[in-house]
Amino acid sequence: MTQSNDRKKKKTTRTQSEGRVKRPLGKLAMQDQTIRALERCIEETKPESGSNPLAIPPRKSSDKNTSHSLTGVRKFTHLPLSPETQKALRECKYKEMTAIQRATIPHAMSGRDVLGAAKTGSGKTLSYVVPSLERLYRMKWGKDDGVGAIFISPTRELAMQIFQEIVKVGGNHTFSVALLIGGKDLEKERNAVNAMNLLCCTPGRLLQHMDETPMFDCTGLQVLVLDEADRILDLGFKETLDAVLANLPKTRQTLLFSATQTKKVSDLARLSLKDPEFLSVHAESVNATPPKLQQMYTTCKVEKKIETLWAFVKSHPTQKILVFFSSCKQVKFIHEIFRRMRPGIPLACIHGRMKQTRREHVFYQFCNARETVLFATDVASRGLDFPAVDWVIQCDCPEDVQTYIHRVGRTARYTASGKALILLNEGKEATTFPELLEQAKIPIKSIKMNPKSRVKGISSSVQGLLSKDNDLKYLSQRALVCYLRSVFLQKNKDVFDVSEIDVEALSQSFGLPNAPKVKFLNAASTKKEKNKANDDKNGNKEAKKSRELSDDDDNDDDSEISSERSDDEEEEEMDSSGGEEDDASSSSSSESEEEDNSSDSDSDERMKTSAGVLKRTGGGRFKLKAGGDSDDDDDDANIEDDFLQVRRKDHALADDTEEEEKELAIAANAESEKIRQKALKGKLRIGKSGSIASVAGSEKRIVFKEDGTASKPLEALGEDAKFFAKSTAANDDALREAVKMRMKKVAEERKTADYADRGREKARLREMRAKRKVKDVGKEETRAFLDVGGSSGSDDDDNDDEDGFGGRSDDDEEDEKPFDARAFKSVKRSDAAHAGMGRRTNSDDEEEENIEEKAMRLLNEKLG
Ligand SMILES: Nc1ncnc2c1ncn2[C@@H]1O[C@H](COP(=O)(O)OP(=O)(O)OP(=O)(O)O)[C@@H](O)[C@H]1O
Repeated sequence: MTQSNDRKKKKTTRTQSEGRVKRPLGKLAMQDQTIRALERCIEETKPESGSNPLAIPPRKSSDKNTSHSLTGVRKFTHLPLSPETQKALRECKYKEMTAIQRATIPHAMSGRDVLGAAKTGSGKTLSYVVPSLERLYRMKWGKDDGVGAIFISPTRELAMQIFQEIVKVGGNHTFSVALLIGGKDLEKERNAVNAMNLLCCTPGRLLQHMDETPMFDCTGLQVLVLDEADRILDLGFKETLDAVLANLPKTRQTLLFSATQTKKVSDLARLSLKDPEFLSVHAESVNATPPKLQQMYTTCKVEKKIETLWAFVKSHPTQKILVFFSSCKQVKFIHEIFRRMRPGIPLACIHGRMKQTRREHVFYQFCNARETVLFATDVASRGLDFPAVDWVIQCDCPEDVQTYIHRVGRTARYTASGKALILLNEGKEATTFPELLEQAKIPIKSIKMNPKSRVKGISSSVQGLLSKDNDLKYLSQRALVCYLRSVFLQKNKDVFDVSEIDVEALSQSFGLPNAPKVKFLNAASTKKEKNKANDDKNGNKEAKKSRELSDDDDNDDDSEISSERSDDEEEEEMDSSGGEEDDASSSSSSESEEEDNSSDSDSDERMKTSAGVLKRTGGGRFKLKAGGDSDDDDDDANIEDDFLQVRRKDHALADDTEEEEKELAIAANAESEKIRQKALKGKLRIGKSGSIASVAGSEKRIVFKEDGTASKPLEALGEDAKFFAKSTAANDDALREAVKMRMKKVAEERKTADYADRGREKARLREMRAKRKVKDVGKEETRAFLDVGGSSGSDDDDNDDEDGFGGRSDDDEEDEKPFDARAFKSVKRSDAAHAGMGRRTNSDDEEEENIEEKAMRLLNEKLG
């Protein structure tokens, strides 16, 4: 009280001494004054249009305290920014600006359109967040003014990250900000979206609101930001983005950022840019990738990749590793088998077919993790700022150099260092891709895997896992076909050649006793052989040359489809029942890897090619069809999901409940802790007593039974043990021969079992198809009945019903309608059980398989 009286006194004195009574400025008047000062400063110090602010020498230190400036300053505090933004930047400990920030913020704050390009992890996010917030601040944007800025990103996770950055840097302002991404509650968003000032969104979800949310209005938009602009502007998002742009005012500021920026005039025309400033701060740089990024490649046979990855993961138990694959199915499969083989480090996976809640959970978990392996598709390749990633491993060669740059950019961010390793297939990939990287100024060196660090082949363990679990086996088949398809569809035929792949050997490495018949491979090789035969016959080199050219054209058409989409059609191509037509096995989906909103438009988008559209035909198959529209294909995702969930009672697959996740995380953490302890204490072995003893004790190995009691190493083999034990004593050659015979026998048995499984699967699918037909007929009759009553049926309905899943098309919807989903699943479960597809219950079989596995392991160990 006393203090405030004193203050009042002082104020009065001051105003009296000035000779007139002046009331203290109100909050709004103060804001007006600040805004006027900022505008004056911006106007006076803005850079010349077309100039690069980085080229302007730093201001003299004597100038710094007198006024703010847009150019020649290196610190945020010297920029003409609102007190709210300044405070937040201080709180976030952002002091010095990065090169891209110094280059683009001055132009962006002058109200110009900007195309910013800089290496990954160089701070592009702040380069657009700060100017956008400041523009709205200076315009005194308020609640009733509606949407003032829109930030579009190609993936949900990136939108989440931008949202968080806006909340951090704009937290002291009074703006409202919303995150609009697929998988969230649409109704909630609808109620709130009209009152929002800033929107962080994926293109599909934004368009969905534009189309469906009453009164949603963006006509007052001031700033449009496209992060990863080249990706958003490419074919996959074309129609969605064009539709979004049609709803936005042309008089706006547009900011485009990416590490691999587009310069295409056509793109710029689509965005109606006005004299854009193109600022590529690292264009002159010696390298296109971050300076502290160490890049390596190694070559190996394609069938050795899984075991190479396994060896890598096993030998890096204390690292944070991000592993990229080209398709969701591969991610699921590798995650699942590695998880079951317990490498001693927590494992996680992320891909576009996961439910949003789980995706978010995995994303945040990996952000906070210390040592973990995250298996991912390219959904995690762009923009994501996972802290402290030690390694980025690319198990599949990316489709182009740009994708490579974004993937490796998940490590060595800002000032951190990191390592990246790419596994290239022996053949064209290994010879051509490193050349492409070099041409793109990417410093990469070849390394050989340390032979000592190589663990023994794991394919027998994988086979063992698959033989016990049909779900896993089908997942393996799908993963394999997805991989083959992704190679087949790649545009650059100098790098990717599916005919180089030894499918039989690859299948073995995927744990499959038999290689699945892949139709597109058969067609491709028949065509190749035919051409070769003709060429040999005619000896006409010219004809050969021209055909090669036209082949390339064909390929171009196909390969416009991103490799991620290989998941979508993989089962169309796979004939698990020995080459016969089987539409129920075609559980494909056009889910967009990067953005799969409940709106189907994006999914459809991803199926499009420059020359045509992958069109679902009456039989449920996709065909390349010029100029058509693609139907809703997502329904099939449900087939797959249900298919995988059928036997969840017995065991868990990747998309499981959170409790299971927690259990697994605890188990994996415990395991990794054990390994760490082991690494710390030196080499330890399990002693006779079951306790851990040092190597010096030279104890023999013991084997634990299922119930945890210890047994002698060969005891588990039963009768065979005697033979093996004797052989051991007698001579190693006999033992080796015995192992070979045994392995052959096991392989034969697995093959036979596999054929039987296929037969059962075929029967199940046939039954499903029959049921679907009955349902279709029922629906037709109903529709006919309704038609009579005046309701109009459409051809589209037919297509929807083709799957028999009532048009439900998205995991997200499943989230929203849990009861429908559950009811549906129980039907599937009983179907499968009826068709004899349940987990093999023959305990003898299982016992035998366990013994086989143990035998293999023990004998392999013995023989080294
Ligand atoms: N001026 C700065 N001072 C300190 N840290 C910064 C600054 N600018 C950005 N960062 C930090 O650098 C990291 C990378 O920033 P950001 O994600 O914006 O990079 P990017 O260029 O957008 O990368 P990408 O091309 O992968 O999208 C973030 O963790 C961010 O907090």
